[in-house]
Amino acid sequence: MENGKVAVVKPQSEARLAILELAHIMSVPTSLNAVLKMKVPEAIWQGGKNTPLSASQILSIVRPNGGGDAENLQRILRLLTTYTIFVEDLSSNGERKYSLTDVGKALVPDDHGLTCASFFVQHHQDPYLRAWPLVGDAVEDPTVEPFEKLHGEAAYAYCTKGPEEMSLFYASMSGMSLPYMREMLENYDGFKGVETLVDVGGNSGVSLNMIMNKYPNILKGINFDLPDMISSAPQYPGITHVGGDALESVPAGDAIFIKVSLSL
Ligand SMILES: C[S@@+](CC[C@H](N)C(=O)[O-])C[C@H]1O[C@@H](n2cnc3c(N)ncnc32)[C@H](O)[C@@H]1O
Repeated sequence: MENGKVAVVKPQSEARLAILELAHIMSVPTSLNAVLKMKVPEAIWQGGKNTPLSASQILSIVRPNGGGDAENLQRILRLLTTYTIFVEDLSSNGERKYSLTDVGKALVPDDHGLTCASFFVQHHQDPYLRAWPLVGDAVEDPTVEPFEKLHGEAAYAYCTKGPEEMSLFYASMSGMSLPYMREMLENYDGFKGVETLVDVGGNSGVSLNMIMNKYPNILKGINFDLPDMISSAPQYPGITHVGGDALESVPAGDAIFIKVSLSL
């Protein structure tokens, strides 16, 4: 004990195990990305039920024309079971079947078509993954973000590169944000009396639209985001999309709303 602090020393074997896990940790998000791209959670959730399925049953759903290696898929599912995405049932004949945990269910589109899967897939597109090995460069030179250093453009610019990237980013934001927005609107009533509301970094405008649907006193919504980001934004009643850079200035309103998710 030194200066009132207790030093907790892990047994060395535990420490080595922790390092082993860290050395292979990349296998977890990359495996999850693979099953999301194959739409495995949807296959298990078919018909609105969490039906335990074997790897070969899953393959027959996600690849109706055949093909694919069930044994390797099972390896991936077992790995993700240890990270609470799937639950494994082992039957007496040795067959392993997989269903979804609550985390796994959050990766299936809900009744509104919203899913957290898009957020995960969007963050694991190749250009982002390839920027991570440069994370240490940000210590050497903090003036250029690793993504920009590698690709010559900012990460947000990549999101708006083409229609596919754009719609994946919109889906990523709404899939993650709208469930939080619903809860926020159930518990927060600070929009009463507001007539003009500005959402800074509002993305597609979907959150602002949700607020305005609940508060008809908001007559004018301004969805403010980077010009390319709003270029394909859908039209919502009462909402004007305004392009600009929040680091320079933001439009005026009775209230300003800003919501972001934290990341590195
Ligand atoms: C993490 S997203 C959050 C989107 C939305 N507020 C939500 O919670 O779903 C951040 C948003 O801020 C926008 N943004 C980033 N830098 C900005 C800037 N300098 N000026 C305006 N918008 C910006 C991005 O284009 C993106 O739509």
